[in-house]
Amino acid sequence: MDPIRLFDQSSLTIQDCGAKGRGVVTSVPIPARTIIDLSPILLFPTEEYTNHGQFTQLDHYTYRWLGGMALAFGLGSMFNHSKYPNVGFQRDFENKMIRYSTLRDVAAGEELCISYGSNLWFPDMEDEEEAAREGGGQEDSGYQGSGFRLLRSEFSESEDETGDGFLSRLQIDTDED
Ligand SMILES: C[S@@+](CC[C@H](N)C(=O)[O-])C[C@H]1O[C@@H](n2cnc3c(N)ncnc32)[C@H](O)[C@@H]1O
Repeated sequence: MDPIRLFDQSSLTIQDCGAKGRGVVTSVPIPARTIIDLSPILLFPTEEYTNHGQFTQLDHYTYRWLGGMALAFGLGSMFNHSKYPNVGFQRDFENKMIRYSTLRDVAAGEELCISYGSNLWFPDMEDEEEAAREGGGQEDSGYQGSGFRLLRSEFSESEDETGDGFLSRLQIDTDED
């Protein structure tokens, strides 16, 4: 593996984001399509994840990966979910890394969020905030507690940027599901 240069993240902070827990917030504006993090991953083979990992805290932090589930070290585990994400990610299976980059211009003070996909295992605070803004109050979200979460962070073009041939590998993996 060739050496991979990392990034200066001195403008990014980990902050308390209320009910979402900790999150990543930028203290400076970031232009669209800027790489903000490269997170190395630790792969849990499918069997190990199915028999053990899914019953632990890890289940809140893992990404689907070729051959199992991956824990992202560094900021990759700190991005909260938004259905309007300002950060996209690409899995680099060869180098066991995830690359995160901005999907649009981001203003100073904004939280950096990715999309976990549509099968969330927690009540989305964004929905609750939207409901509160509309004055409707919060209704029962129908949250059923924990469940098997292999569907989270699904491979999809909408989550991942295009441009370097990476998607072809994602499609191969999707076909295996
Ligand atoms: C990968 S962790 C993100 C970092 C986490 N906030 C922390 O403090 O460690 C995923 C967890 O963050 C929380 N979370 C992320 N996005 C959220 C959202 N939009 N609404 C509510 N909780 C969220 C959920 O508890 C979820 O299981």
